[in-house]
Amino acid sequence: MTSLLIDDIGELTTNDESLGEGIGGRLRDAAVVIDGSRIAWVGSATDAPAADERVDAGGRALLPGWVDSHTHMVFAGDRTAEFEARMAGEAYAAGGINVTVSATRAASDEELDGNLARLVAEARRGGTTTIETKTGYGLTVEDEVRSAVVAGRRADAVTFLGAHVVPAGQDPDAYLDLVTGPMLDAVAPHVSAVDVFCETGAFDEAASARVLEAAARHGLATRVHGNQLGHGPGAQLAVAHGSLSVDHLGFLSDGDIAALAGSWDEWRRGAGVAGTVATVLPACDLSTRMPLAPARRLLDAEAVLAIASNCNPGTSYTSSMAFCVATAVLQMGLTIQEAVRAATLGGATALGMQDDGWTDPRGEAQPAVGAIRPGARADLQLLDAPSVTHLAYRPGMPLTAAVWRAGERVV
Ligand SMILES: N=CN[C@@H](CCC(=O)O)C(=O)O
Ligand SMILES: [Zn+2]
Repeated sequence: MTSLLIDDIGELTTNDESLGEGIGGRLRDAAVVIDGSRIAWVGSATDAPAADERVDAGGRALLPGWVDSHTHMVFAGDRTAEFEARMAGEAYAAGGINVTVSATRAASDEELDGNLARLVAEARRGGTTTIETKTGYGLTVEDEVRSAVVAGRRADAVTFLGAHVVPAGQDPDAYLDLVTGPMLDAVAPHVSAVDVFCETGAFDEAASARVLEAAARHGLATRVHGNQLGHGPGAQLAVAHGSLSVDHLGFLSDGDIAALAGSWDEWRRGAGVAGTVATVLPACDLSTRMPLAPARRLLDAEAVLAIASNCNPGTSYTSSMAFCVATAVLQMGLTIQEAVRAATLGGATALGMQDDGWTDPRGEAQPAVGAIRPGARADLQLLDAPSVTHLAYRPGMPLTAAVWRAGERVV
């Protein structure tokens, strides 16, 4: 195994308060040693051990690679016309999903894989090293299985979203029986979690609960798309079912926020499992002209926050986590350190990958992602800037200078 020393790091964000200061566990004038696919050493540049190879960071900022915990990258087709209509004043509605469903069903596996490869490459160039992606544009047993298989070749985590919408022309009860029965049976071996779009125009509370219960019977983790288009039961349903995350959250009551924050009470006392991560999707809020999720209120209530891109052709056709972070700072009231943490360690927590030893779908123990500390997967991004502050101070600028994933230089 080859070791690599990255030194002369002007600002290192570790996300580990035992290694550095403040929310990001920041160190100045730091160095990192990678051994194979993992971080081997973190500390002051003056104390750094020797390694086989060396990269001089030139005083720039190094931080964990982005952990994008919510995308829908397995699809075909394009929804430019729908976007144009929205920018001319039309409201977003869940029904647009069926346009992508038709295009996805008509595409070959090779086309789906080629599109996914292009999107993953874009995300890597923007500093993303961990990607979750969902099925949900197939909505037949065959098309959901092939979506999951295509996703599993390139994504770090695959989620089954058969409960995205009821496909055009199908009976809602019969479709729910299919999703929670034969479709889930067929897709389960290829995914680590199940998601449901709990929203007017998609699945109501009772139907969503059935999806989450079916997932639990298969031993799969759950997520919920909730509170996107209006107030609704999604956030509290996710908490009640012990979901890993509930995502969107543009419309939250005080009770919803208290439930999300309260889901972490036992975990904070050192007992019980992790709670439900509140995942906000700033690019989607902007692209649908919906209210920005109340990320500030969530953090003030001590909820655990993630920021994700929600890259998909309908509501958020970007994988730029830097754009999401800048928006969270400039428009949602987060500090830069809070936003960077939510887009790295927060995403890792939403995927259950924040601690060493999480098990992948093959049952193999894996190193943590979302932090730069000894033992973690060596997922790093070097910015062409002296500080992460530049992500919001210079919004829209391509600041990603280099990216390592599992110790391998990928950008
Ligand atoms: N809200 C549900 N699903 C996607 C949108 C998918 C689409 O419109 O194609 C989302 O997360 O925004
Ligand atoms: Zn989504």
